[in-house]
Amino acid sequence: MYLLLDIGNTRCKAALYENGSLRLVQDLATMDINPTDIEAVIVASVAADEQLQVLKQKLKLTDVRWIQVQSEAAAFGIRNSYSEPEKLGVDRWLAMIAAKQQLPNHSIMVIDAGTAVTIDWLDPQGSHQGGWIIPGLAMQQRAVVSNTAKVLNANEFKPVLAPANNTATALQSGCLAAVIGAIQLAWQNHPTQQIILTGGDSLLLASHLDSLPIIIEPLLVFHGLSRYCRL
Ligand SMILES: Nc1ncnc2c1ncn2[C@@H]1O[C@H](COP(=O)(O)OP(=O)(O)O)[C@@H](O)[C@H]1O
Ligand SMILES: CC(C)(COP(=O)(O)O)[C@@H](O)C(=O)NCCC(=O)O
Ligand SMILES: [K+]
Repeated sequence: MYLLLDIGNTRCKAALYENGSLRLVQDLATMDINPTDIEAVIVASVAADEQLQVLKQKLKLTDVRWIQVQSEAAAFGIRNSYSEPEKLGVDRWLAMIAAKQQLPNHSIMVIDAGTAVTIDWLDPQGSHQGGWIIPGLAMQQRAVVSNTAKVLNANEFKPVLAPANNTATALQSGCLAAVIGAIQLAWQNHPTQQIILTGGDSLLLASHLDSLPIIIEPLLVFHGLSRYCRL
């Protein structure tokens, strides 16, 4: 079996890939797997490089083969639009590979709502048309709180999309509106046949975007990573 790791800027997610099927690992720290059963660890990381070394030691998987996937100019039917292809976040690259496999011959907006929210456009031939990087929901709120004296947040996240009459709700609501508004504008200006949404905030965002043709796929990046097994 293969251990797949998706290391984002907020969290490290893990899944096991065996005989063509994916299983999410709930807690990597308490994962009960014999290292000799792991053929290789396939990693997608957009975090700092040092984090990978720390993780290798922590998981006691230093004797296992580690393969770090990088964004490429073209692979698995996707053509990267970046003039420096490796500069495209590998999570974005893998999400597009998986989206194309799930919806061949479709134009797709691929949205990853994590630390940052990324929107990438794919044409039906698998050519990346480019994308956007937007500060994510949690990051936006932290940015306002840390750059102002009197805007404080609340522990509970209870945004409203109506005008708010207290600081924390005004902040949460404004940031939610900013992300939803960006996705709606993306759709209005460059519509596609489908939208595939993944990332930690995908359920919350989808609940405010029911007029759009959204498929939620929590394992999208892992499906992309699984294509790199056995290579
Ligand atoms: N249990 C959780 N821990 C951290 N963030 C969470 C959790 N559940 C939802 N979130 C939301 O998901 C976002 C992180 O999503 P994720 O896809 O894991 O990000 P990344 O891949 O950038 O690490 C956070 O901005 C937060 O708003
Ligand atoms: C845009 C991102 C920060 C998103 O990362 P995440 O929110 O998943 O932690 C990541 O894909 C990244 O670091 N990209 C490199 C720059 C680029 O894609 O152009
Ligand atoms: K991510």
